[in-house]
Order: sequence, then C-alpha cells, then structure tokens
Amino acid sequence: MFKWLRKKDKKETAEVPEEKKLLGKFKERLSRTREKLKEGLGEVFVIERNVDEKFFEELEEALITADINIDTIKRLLTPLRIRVSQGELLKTSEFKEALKAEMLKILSLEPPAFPPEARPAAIFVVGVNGVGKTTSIAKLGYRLKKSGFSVLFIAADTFRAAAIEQLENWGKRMEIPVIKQKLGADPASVVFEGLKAATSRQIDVALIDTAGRLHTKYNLMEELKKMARVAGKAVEGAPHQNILVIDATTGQNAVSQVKWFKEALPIHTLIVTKMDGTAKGGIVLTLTHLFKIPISFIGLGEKLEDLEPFDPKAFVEAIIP
Ligand SMILES: Nc1nc2c(ncn2[C@@H]2O[C@H](COP(=O)(O)OP(=O)(O)OP(=O)(O)O)[C@@H](O)[C@H]2O)c(=O)[nH]1
Repeated sequence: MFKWLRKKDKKETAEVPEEKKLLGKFKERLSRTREKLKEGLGEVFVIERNVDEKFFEELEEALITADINIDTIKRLLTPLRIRVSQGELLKTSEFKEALKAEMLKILSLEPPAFPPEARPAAIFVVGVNGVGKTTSIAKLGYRLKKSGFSVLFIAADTFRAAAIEQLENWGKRMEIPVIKQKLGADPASVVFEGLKAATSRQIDVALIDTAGRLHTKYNLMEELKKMARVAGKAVEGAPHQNILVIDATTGQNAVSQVKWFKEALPIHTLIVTKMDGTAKGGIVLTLTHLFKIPISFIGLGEKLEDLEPFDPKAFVEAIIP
C-alpha cells in the first residue's frame, strides 16, 4: 500500500483517511464511472446467468465504455476465460469477484514513498496544460503542511503569466513561499534558484511547477531534461521524484501523454485528476497496465482536501456495481 510519510516529530494526523471513510469517498466521487459500467455490466451481472461467449461480449463492451483499452481488457479477461473453460466461475456473482481480483493485480503497484526522503526533496510535477497540475501542487502542499513538512513552491512554468500567478495565489492562501522569476525567464534558472533557496531555508519539500506547452513538443521535452540536469546541480540527486499529472477526462490521449513525458524524464508516479467528473475512470487500469507506473494520488474534486492517496481496493469496489 501507499506509504505516506509524516514528519518524524509529528503525531498521527487525520491526513490519511481510514479505510472506511476513503471507500465512502471513492464510492461517492467515482459514481459516474460506476453508473456507466452499471449500464453495461448491470445486465451482465445482476441476473444470475450462464457465463458464456455472449456474456463475455457484453462484458467487453461495458469495459470499453469506461475507457479501458482493448489490450487491458484482454489482460483482464484471458485468465477468466481460461478458468471458465475449466468449469470454474460459472456463476456471475463468482465471476464478478474474480474480475475485481484481476483488476487489483493490475493496479497493485507500489507507489514511491511520498515525500521522498531527501532534504530538500525536489519534486517535478509535469503534464500538459489544463490537466490540473497547479491545483494538484496546491493540494500536495496542503497535505504536506498538514503532516508537518515545510514546503516551497517553484514556479518554473515561465511561459504563461497565469501559471505563475495561480501558484502565487495558492502560496499566499496556504502561507507557502513561492520562488519565481519574470515571465519568459529560463525555467532551469528558476529551478536552480528555487532549490538553492529550499536548501538555505531548510525546507523539507520543494514542489516544482513546470510548463505544459512550449512552441513545440520537442522544445518542451528538451526544456524538461535541462531543468532536471540543473536541479541535480543545485541539490544532490534531484529531482527525487517526477510526477506526471493526467486528466482522467482526456480519455485515450492520456496514453500518448505518458509516452511523450517518459521520453524526457523517468516518470516515477502518476496523479490522475478529475476522476470525480468523468465516466472514464477506467483509464487508471489502462495506464497502469500499459506502463507499469504506479498511481500515487487521484483527484476527486476541486477542494484542497480532494486529492486522495490512490487505494486500488477502494477503487475497484467503487467502480464495479
Ligand atoms: N472536478 C475536479 N476538478 C479539478 C481536479 N483537479 C483540477 N481540477 C480543475 O481543473 C482546472 C485546471 O486545473 P489547473 O491546476 O489550473 O491545471 P494546470 O494543469 O495547472 O493548468 P495550467 O497551469 O494552465 O497548465 C481547474 O479548474 C481545477 O479546479 C479534480 O480532481 N477534480
């Protein structure tokens, strides 16, 4: 399970919701994905029936509507087909539990500990524009502060004035210092200056906001590589964690986004946002299956408290009707 670290001298906080509360929130916020699956799966699962070829066809269709891609569906259903052909799982209720178990196998990748142990821990947050990067940084900052860590934001998206401003506003609201330079400044220089400041101020965690778009994709990727190199000159081993933010409502384009960013940086973990507003929650299965990159957090709403550690079991229970 996900390892959420706390500051050593800080007593248990109410940060990580207990299992039951988390399941409740997952069920409430992931209801659109569940409803979508229910439209298709309800027919398949509600009435006890024989698990036959027609059943598999209906099941496949229902899974596609939740944005699970064909390869992932094959991965899910092949072992189940084999068991059915051996005379197992002939009751739909048994089959449903076995399907959940297969989903869990795909999703149960261990995310890296958060925050990483280095001090200052330098965390790159990357992703295309509008996916919820800045909001996610704010939410992470909020969680970190509540758990007793000191935090610094680094506004390295110097391409857009609004991005710097947005981060500054969040910083003001949460009393988190923000390191920025003027619009159009070299992002690598902002990173360097930011990490130097984090070191001298003995900050625990520096969250680095990066650009989601430049003139070309090539420029963007080269820029990210340069920022990572420069980060390593400012703080040993930096960046210590690269988080790619994906918007769940994007659908299958998310697959291309992971491919692009993986070319620039090793992606250690994902945050999948806007899971509350979409029926496409199945994208988390697709991404973990295709890339074997663990998901640390999912966005379940616009409020600061709405970024939750990704709990595969609660997720599966919440989406399967
Ligand atoms: N419902 C919902 N909305 C979210 C979530 N995460 C982010 N948003 C909203 O998505 C919108 C875009 O978020 P930003 O944080 O501005 O996106 P960004 O990737 O930083 O965009 P740029 O800074 O413009 O590149 C905002 O209106 C957020 O409130 C989420 O988990 N659920």
